[in-house]
Formats: sequence, C-alpha cells, structure tokens
Amino acid sequence: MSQLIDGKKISKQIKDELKEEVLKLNAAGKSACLAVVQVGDDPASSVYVNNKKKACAYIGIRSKAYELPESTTEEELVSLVEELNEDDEVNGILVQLPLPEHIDEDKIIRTISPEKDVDGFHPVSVGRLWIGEKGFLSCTPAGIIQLLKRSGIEIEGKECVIVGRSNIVGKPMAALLLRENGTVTVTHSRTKNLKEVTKRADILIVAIGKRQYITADYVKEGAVVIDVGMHRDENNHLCGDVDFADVEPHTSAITPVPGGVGPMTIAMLMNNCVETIRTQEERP
Ligand SMILES: NC(=O)C1=CN([C@@H]2O[C@H](COP(=O)(O)OP(=O)(O)OC[C@H]3O[C@@H](n4cnc5c(N)ncnc54)[C@H](OP(=O)(O)O)[C@@H]3O)[C@@H](O)[C@H]2O)C=CC1
Ligand SMILES: Nc1nc(=O)c2c([nH]1)NC[C@@H]1CN(c3ccc(C(=O)N[C@@H](CCC(=O)O)C(=O)O)cc3)C=[N+]21
Repeated sequence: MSQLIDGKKISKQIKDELKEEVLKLNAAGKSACLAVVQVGDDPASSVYVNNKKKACAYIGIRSKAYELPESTTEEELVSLVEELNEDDEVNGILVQLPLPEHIDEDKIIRTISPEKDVDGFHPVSVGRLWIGEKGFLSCTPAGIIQLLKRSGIEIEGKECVIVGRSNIVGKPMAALLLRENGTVTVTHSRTKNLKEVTKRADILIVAIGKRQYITADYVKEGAVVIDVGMHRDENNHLCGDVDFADVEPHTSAITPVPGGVGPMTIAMLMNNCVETIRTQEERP
C-alpha cells in the first residue's frame, strides 16, 4: 500500500502551530502584515491570492491586497513596491506571478527589499539559500521538505531526482535537498533518456508544467513521488504533472493534486511572514 501524503492535513498542522506562535508574538507587541500585489485578473492567480489572504486571516496576520489593472506599467509597479519597502506597517511583500508580458519579472523581484522577500525569489535570498545562510526559503520547495519530514521520509543519502529547473521550484528544490544531504540530480527539457534518470530516484520531484506527463514507466518500484504540477483536465478537475492513477500503485508514498504540494506552499508563505517578526525588536 502506498502512503498518501496529505498536504492539506500537514499544512493545517503548520498553520495551527503558526497561529499559536502569532498569539504569543502579538502579546509581545509584535504583529505582521503581508502585502499581496496582483496585476491583471487571471482567474487562477485570483484563487491563489484569495487562498493566501484566507491563510493570513486564519493565523492572525494582517494582509493588504493591491489589485492593479492589466495595463499597469512597469514603472508604476516598481513605485508601488518601493513604497511598500518603505512602509513600516508592511513586513512581507508578495507580487503574484506571472506578471503581464510588458513587465520584467526579474526587475520587480529585484525591487522587493530582501528583508521583506517572503517568496524567497530575490537574488539575495537565493544566494543565502545556496551558501547555507539564514534567509527566506522559496515556499514550494520548503513545503516539500516539510511534507517529506513530517511523513517520516528520510532524505539523507537518498537519490533525489527533480524534473524541472525553474527558479521558483526546480533550482531551490535542489538546494534544499542538498542541504538535507540528499544526492541530487536536476533534469530538464534537454535531458537525454529522462526515464533512465527518473528511474534511479528514491525521491522523484516533478515540476514540469505538463499535465499528467509522468507515467509509471518513469518511476522505480517503491519510489516516493512528489507532484508539484497544477492543471485542469478536460472535466475542469485539478490534476498534476503526474498521472496519479498509473503511478500510485508503484510508489511507497505519493502526493495528490489537489491536497498535496499546493496547500504547503501557502503554509510556508505564512511561516516566512511570521519569520519577519520573530526577530523583531519588541515595541515599547
Ligand atoms: N503547487 C504549487 O504551489 C506550485 C505549482 N506550480 C506548478 O508546477 C509546475 C511547474 O512550474 P514551474 O516550475 O513554474 O514551471 P516552468 O514552466 O517555469 O518550468 C518547467 C520546467 O520543466 C522542464 N520541462 C518542460 N518539459 C519537459 C520535458 N518534456 N522533460 C523534462 N523537463 C521538461 C523545463 O525545462 P527547460 O528549463 O529546459 O525549459 C523547465 O525547467 C506547473 O504546473 C505550475 O503550475 C508552480 C509553482 C507552485
Ligand atoms: N509570487 C508568487 N508566489 C507563489 O507562491 C506563486 C505565484 N507567484 N504564482 C503561482 C504559483 C502557484 N502557487 C500555488 C499556491 C497554492 C496552490 C494551492 O493552494 N492549491 C490547492 C488547490 C487550489 C485550487 O482550488 O485551485 C491544492 O493543490 O490543493 C497552488 C499553487 C503559488 N505560486
């Protein structure tokens, strides 16, 4: 029997722990506020942004939403982020991606103050992660580490194969698995004989962005499979990058979509928001 890794349950545990911690921090006069910026009205982004706002309300941190029109210029977005950097009421800044074509995402990410970079996307956060310095961790990979640890899955010494090398999932995932003493391989669209590589994995992390791409023939018997993908199928149901029905019988543990990695991303975002006040000076 394969173990179903319940991201919903584990994310709830983490949010409950954070909620208690926030109560104590509040009592010490510290409170957090997250600014969430969305440009345009992509429905998928709106769902995520809403989930983030709900999570903030649940654990007891304030959130400020900035909903800007699709026509917002790069200059306008840069000045809003600069304003939020200066705003003492705001502890964390999240600019929902993807941004419209006419805005340079890298430029926006670099504008966010590293001290408020709760997404962990700023080059300073990325650098800190790779050299093992304390800093904000990218939420999705950090959530996956929590899923593995809290499900009793050991990483040390394991063959970890990541499919995908994006800056927001694949690359930071590699850094975190390495930090946990996994043996890490990162694959991508130019990888030759992908199946041969993925079949070596004790832990297979899939972030390709292609619906149900990974079938049983990519997976070693008894592997742990983590599905980061997020798509809608022809019936408008959520599904991942992994063909769950085909792969699940061959795994020792697997994450579902929905209810796997997605909720963990939000829980770790909340953890990063709380982190902004953990070390804050007490207000008189
Ligand atoms: N649950 C969550 O919280 C989150 C979910 N997601 C979801 O995860 C998925 C991946 O997201 P993201 O990392 O942003 O995606 P990107 O599109 O940025 O990256 C996809 C990666 O997959 C690689 N790739 C594409 N096709 C193949 C292939 N046939 N074989 C091997 N590698 C391939 C690409 O390679 P190359 O670099 O060579 O082009 C690239 O590195 C999406 O479905 C997204 O919606 C994303 C973030 C958070
Ligand atoms: N600046 C920025 N930071 C992000 O962290 C970020 C982003 N931009 N852009 C898009 C991706 C995607 N992402 C998800 C978050 C939660 C779920 C999630 O909660 N999923 C639920 C289902 C949600 C639903 O019902 O649609 C689940 O898997 O169970 C999914 C995906 C964060 N991302």
